[in-house]
Amino acid sequence: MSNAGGTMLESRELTKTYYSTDPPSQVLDGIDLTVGRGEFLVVMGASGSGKSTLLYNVSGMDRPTGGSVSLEGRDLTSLGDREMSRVRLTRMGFIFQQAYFLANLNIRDNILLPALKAAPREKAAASSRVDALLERFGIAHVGSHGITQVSGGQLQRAAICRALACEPAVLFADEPTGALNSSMSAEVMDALTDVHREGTTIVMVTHDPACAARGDRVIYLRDGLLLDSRDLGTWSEEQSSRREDELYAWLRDMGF
Ligand SMILES: Nc1ncnc2c1ncn2[C@@H]1O[C@H](COP(=O)(O)OP(=O)(O)OP(=O)(O)O)[C@@H](O)[C@H]1O
Repeated sequence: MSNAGGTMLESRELTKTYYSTDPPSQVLDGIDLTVGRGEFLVVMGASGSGKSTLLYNVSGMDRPTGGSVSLEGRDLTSLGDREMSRVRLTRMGFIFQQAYFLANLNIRDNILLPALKAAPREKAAASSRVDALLERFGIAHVGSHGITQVSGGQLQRAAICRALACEPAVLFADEPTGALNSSMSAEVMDALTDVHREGTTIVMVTHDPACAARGDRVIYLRDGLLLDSRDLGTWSEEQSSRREDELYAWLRDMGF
């Protein structure tokens, strides 16, 4: 694990049981996870193994049933809802399969909105950060477009910009390429690889081994348990196909 910069995110004995089902279903069964500062961690596993639940529970989107989660050494499980919302807004970025933008705002204003909410008095700084992000991810020319006037890949790159606009410590991505074709998916993974190279910690759930191969490390969940973990080292374009082959072989051993 690339943990030279220390620990960014940690869970201990993390459990999650949904009581809305009869009988209640235990979906996470004691997950111990350490994500290093600057690490790109990928979460894989069969459908229903608990990947999204893990992401939601380590990011404060949902409350664990038991165990602890800490971010940058701060215990998140003891925070109240308002404090937790503030941590999510200022220290975490989120990308999902769908971008969930507001239809009445253009792309740029959608990206700007959370940054203004986080620091209302720093509008000029937020605006120039957003413009730099639009440039960096190649979508400055569609900043004034409506959300239905851009491609799926552009929309996901806009979602990455929005997630980065508050300069988060960690970026959580749940199937960020799940709704994209393979060329748009590669476009989005190039953007995430770039974000990782700049030093942002990423935790990404994916079904797609080609996307997973971009990570530094892949963990594999089965029935709410962390079955195994595989270090991949730093991704490079030249080694991508060998890396994918090795990852496929490991995933087959896991029963994927
Ligand atoms: N709010 C909920 N209430 C009850 N059960 C839930 C809830 N959310 C998820 N589950 C159940 O928990 C289990 C794990 O779901 P989760 O979405 O974490 O799995 P996953 O590995 O991300 O699956 P997929 O790859 O299909 O997205 C599933 O059996 C699911 O039906």
